[in-house]
Parts: sequence; C-alpha cells; structure tokens
Amino acid sequence: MKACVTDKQTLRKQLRADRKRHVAVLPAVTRALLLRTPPAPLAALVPENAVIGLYRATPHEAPAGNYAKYYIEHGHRIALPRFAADNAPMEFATHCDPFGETDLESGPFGLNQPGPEALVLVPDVVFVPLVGFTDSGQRLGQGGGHYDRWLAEHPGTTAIGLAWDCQLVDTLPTEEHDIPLSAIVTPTRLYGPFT
Ligand SMILES: Nc1nc2c(c(=O)[nH]1)N(C=O)[C@@H](CNc1ccc(C(=O)N[C@@H](CCC(=O)O)C(=O)O)cc1)CN2
Ligand SMILES: Nc1ncnc2c1ncn2[C@@H]1O[C@H](COP(=O)(O)OP(=O)(O)OP(=O)(O)O)[C@@H](O)[C@H]1O
Repeated sequence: MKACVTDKQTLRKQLRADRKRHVAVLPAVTRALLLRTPPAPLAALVPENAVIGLYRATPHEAPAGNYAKYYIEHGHRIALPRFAADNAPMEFATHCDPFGETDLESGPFGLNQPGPEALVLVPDVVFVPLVGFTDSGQRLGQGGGHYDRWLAEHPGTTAIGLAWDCQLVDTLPTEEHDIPLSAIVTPTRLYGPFT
C-alpha cells in the first residue's frame, strides 16, 4: 500500500498518520528506553572529538535526546538546528546542556533551538529526522527542504536517519536534490552503513 503512493504530499500525510498511531500505543516508559545508545557499527562513521548534529524531537518523531547525552558523555560536541527567522536557512549551533536544556529557547516551527549567542558548528555527523525512508537510504522529510539544502552545502557531513520502524517504505518518489542517508537507525534495526 505505502509503496503505491507516488505523490510526496500524500505519502507524508499517510506516514505521519502511521507514525502517530505507532507512538500512541507505546507507553512513555518504553519510549524512553528506545534509541538509548547508537548501535556499535555507527562508531566507524564517527571521528574522535566529533561534532554531532541532532534534533529536538516533536512528540511523534523518533526521540534523539538519549543520543545527545550519550555523545556528550563520550567527548563529542552536540549541535542542534537553528533558524534566525521562519524563512532563514537552517544552521547548526552548539548545544551545551543536553541534560537540562537550559541553553535552548523557542524558535520557528514550534521547535526549541540554541539561543543567538550559541556558536555555529558544522557537524561531522548529523542525525536526521524523517517522515519516511527506504532500506537503501532514501529519505522523505517534512517538505521544507531544510536538510537537503544544508547537506548539499556540506558534502563532508555524514547523514544518518533516526526513525520508527513503521516509517519504512518500499520505494520513495525521489528528486534530484534528495540526498541519500549513509545509514538509518530504528529501535529494532540498523540499515547500512551503505558505503
Ligand atoms: N524535530 C525536528 N526538528 C527539525 C526538523 C524536523 O523535521 N524535526 N526539520 C526538518 O526539516 C527542521 C525544521 N523544519 C521543519 C519544516 C517543516 C515542518 C512542518 O511542516 N511541520 C508540520 C508538522 C508535521 C507533523 O505533524 O509531524 C507542521 O508544522 O504542520 C517542521 C519543521 C529542523 N529541525
Ligand atoms: N539543494 C537544494 N537547493 C535548492 N532547493 C532545494 C534543495 N533541496 C531541496 N530543495 C527544495 O526544497 C523543497 C522541499 O524539498 P523536499 O520535498 O525534497 O523536502 P524534504 O526532503 O521532505 O524536506 P527536508 O529536507 O527539510 O526534511 C523543494 O521545493 C525543493 O526544490
């Protein structure tokens, strides 16, 4: 069924509804225990003292907060997306306090982000939220093109998807600007690394 839909907007709607149903049946305690630490094969993609790009998940997205705590405890720096305004390009800025989140403030798209004083960083590895993915690393995002544009400008950064298992689809309608992921992590599986 999912594979039959070729229009991105229809597919987004369907996958967001699937994701919502999936999360609704997960008890909060179970959810907190999922995606606790990155799977061991990802270590090969993460240089020492790296800058790790993460995101602040909305209630239905795969949670990324445990990875922020994990990577900071392992000597890496954390960066989160930041927008100077609704129509400004996405950048990444340092996030020093993943435990207390005292360095975040509300920003565009209803998302908390680092304040204006936080330094801009270019992540070596970026964990990317998504609406849908394929087992070969194709990704469907929210439709803003923020990650595709940022990744096109930063070809040295490795992009890894974080997702619920129900976000897997057989195929996605891809366009030339869509940048494939190097791996995808779900609570039950690791897809890739592909290269
Ligand atoms: N947690 C999180 N942070 C992120 C993203 C994301 O997808 N998730 N982004 C990814 O680019 C960037 C922000 N861009 C965004 C672009 C569009 C929408 C958007 O259309 N949101 C829908 C709600 C979708 C839903 O129900 O899940 C909306 O506001 O109607 C959100 C963020 C950077 N930070
Ligand atoms: N590298 C790029 N340069 C210019 N425009 C781009 C680029 N990448 C994407 N876009 C534009 O962004 C818009 C949304 O693209 P698309 O539907 O692929 O978003 P998405 O991958 O779902 O979103 P995101 O990357 O934010 O998660 C499209 O209009 C597309 O033309």
